[in-house]
Amino acid sequence: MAAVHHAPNPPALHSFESVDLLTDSLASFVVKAQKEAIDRKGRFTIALSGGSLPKMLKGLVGHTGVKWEHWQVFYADERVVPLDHPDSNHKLCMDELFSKVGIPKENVHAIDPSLADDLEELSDAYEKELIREFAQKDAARFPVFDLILLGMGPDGHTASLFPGHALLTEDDRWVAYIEDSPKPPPKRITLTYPVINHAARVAFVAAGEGKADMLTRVLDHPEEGLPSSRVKPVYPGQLYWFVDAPAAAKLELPPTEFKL
Ligand SMILES: O=C1O[C@H](COP(=O)(O)O)[C@@H](O)[C@H](O)[C@H]1O
Repeated sequence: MAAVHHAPNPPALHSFESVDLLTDSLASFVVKAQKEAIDRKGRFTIALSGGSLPKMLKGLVGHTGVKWEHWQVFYADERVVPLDHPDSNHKLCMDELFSKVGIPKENVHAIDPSLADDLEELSDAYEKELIREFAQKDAARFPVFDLILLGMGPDGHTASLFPGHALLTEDDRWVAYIEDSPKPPPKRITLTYPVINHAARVAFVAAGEGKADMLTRVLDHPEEGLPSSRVKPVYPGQLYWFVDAPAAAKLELPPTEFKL
């Protein structure tokens, strides 16, 4: 019998009047995803971005529903700089979140450039770390994260997937590297689309009027093919957007009420 292919679910757009409402709702959403995952399989796998995202996770600090010991944290992308460099996405997440909560150190899977001689070795090592977490690569063609949290850059990039870059068509590797990022620093490691699009949930977070023009291009005009528009989780995966009112100001797409 021929396999039935479902079209991806349409994105759920949640728009909030203030950044505080956004961060509180985002925290409740993450905790709900965490609870469902732990109830089902005893662990919660999440990938985080850098940039403006880590600050938006402040609602998780002190949240009584978070079971940090069950989290396995990976990075959606990393800038290839020392882990204590101000550009490091891991450092941002440590400063904004992990240094303030009781997560076991070994549950945060950093991409550490000091452990590899070159970018190929670094991305291979991170792919192997994912394989250890998500079982054999051949058994599961792609890992299924419980949740991936993404940001959207001013050029529509997400993770380290930039407009017009050859990595936009990578359909085999789980983890890839680039040496020519248009946004500094130039060397980066990133999860690929097949990994992002196999997650159970992917949520973008975008706040501020500086995101408004790009947000309408990404959500109202997906035919442009900008990197953030290419995030379309495979059915039954679900895509969410958490935005504030200034970011949503120019959108035509109607918002969906946020309900847990
Ligand atoms: O360089 C990066 O940029 C994106 C977007 O950052 P934002 O500050 O505009 O939210 C980020 O999601 C990614 O992790 C980072 O490496």
